[in-house]
Amino acid sequence: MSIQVTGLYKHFGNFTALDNVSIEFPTGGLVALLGPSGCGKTSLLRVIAGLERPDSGSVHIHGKDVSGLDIRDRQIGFVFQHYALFRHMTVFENVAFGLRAKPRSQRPNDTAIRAKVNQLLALVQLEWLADRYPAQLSGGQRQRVALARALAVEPQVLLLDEPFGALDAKVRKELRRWLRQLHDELHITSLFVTHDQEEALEVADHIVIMNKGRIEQHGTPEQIYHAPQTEFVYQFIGSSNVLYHNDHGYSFAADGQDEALKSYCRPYDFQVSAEQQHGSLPAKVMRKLPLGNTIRIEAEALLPMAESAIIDVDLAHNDPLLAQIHQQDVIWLAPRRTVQFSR
Ligand SMILES: Nc1ncnc2c1ncn2[C@@H]1O[C@H](COP(=O)(O)OP(=O)(O)OP(=O)(O)O)[C@@H](O)[C@H]1O
Repeated sequence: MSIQVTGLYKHFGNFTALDNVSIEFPTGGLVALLGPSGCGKTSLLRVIAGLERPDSGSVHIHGKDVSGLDIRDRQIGFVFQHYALFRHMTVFENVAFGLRAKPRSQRPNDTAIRAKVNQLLALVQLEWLADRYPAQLSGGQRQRVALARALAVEPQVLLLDEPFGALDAKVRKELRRWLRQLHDELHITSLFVTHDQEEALEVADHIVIMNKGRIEQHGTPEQIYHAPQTEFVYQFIGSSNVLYHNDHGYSFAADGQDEALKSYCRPYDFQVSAEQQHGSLPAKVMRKLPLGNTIRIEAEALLPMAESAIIDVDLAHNDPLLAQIHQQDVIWLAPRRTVQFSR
């Protein structure tokens, strides 16, 4: 195992940012640390990097205990959300920086540095911008330079903290795909922090879900999406609706019945009909939202219910039912698949 953290605790005053975190990250994997704001993702990354000292616990990289080592001695490459490129240096010089900063005994000569930087710029497809300054680049180009710079010193591990966070949606998508391809070529063990589920599912081959300083679940994107082990993971990873289940079937409200079991249903797991069906629940169509291939219907749950609740229902864009249902119409929803979590 390439990175192993054991029993990590980190407090900031009374606040527990890391609460007994232990995990092994696979060699050569591209792992997403995913979770809501403040759950401890960045703290974990910083402890692995050596930018932050844990209160207790250890970090091993390739089997070696690096807990006492300085960041410079951990052979880690970094990319942050806000481009930390040197503004007064060209793209070429930015990428060369880590090589030129090495101690004299390890520093490659000028010819070797030039060859290495050109090779990295080719890898990130930016050779043609070698002489530009950061201010003359787009956001996406700057992040690619930052990545080339991080790779220049041949790190054992690459850590990326919301690397595409500051970019617009289209560029983010392009860079995600590109990061995935690059990783498939280089296989450097990489961890990236994101709070964007879609980004994690699309890019990573392993996802770690964090909540309140703890690891809730980790696994492949398929395991996380299709077999969430906790209520938190289920709710965090996609849209869901709350239903209650008792001997008579499903309802949108608990109706004060203690024995009614809280259940969740994904928006695409309803059988939708314009007429009442056995076991179906009524809801009034409020809005239809075009989400590409899917049309999301926001519907207000009707009786029996205690308070107003909006139910999300997804239909394929070419579902013939869509032509029949309009705003304020009543539709009937029968849950096809629900999930319950023990408490
Ligand atoms: N240097 C610090 N001093 C005090 N509190 C801190 C410090 N660094 C982090 N924290 C707190 O620790 C908690 C975890 O922070 P962390 O940055 O690890 O979260 P995160 O999951 O990366 O969140 P985000 O997605 O918002 O960046 C937060 O509540 C934060 O306010």
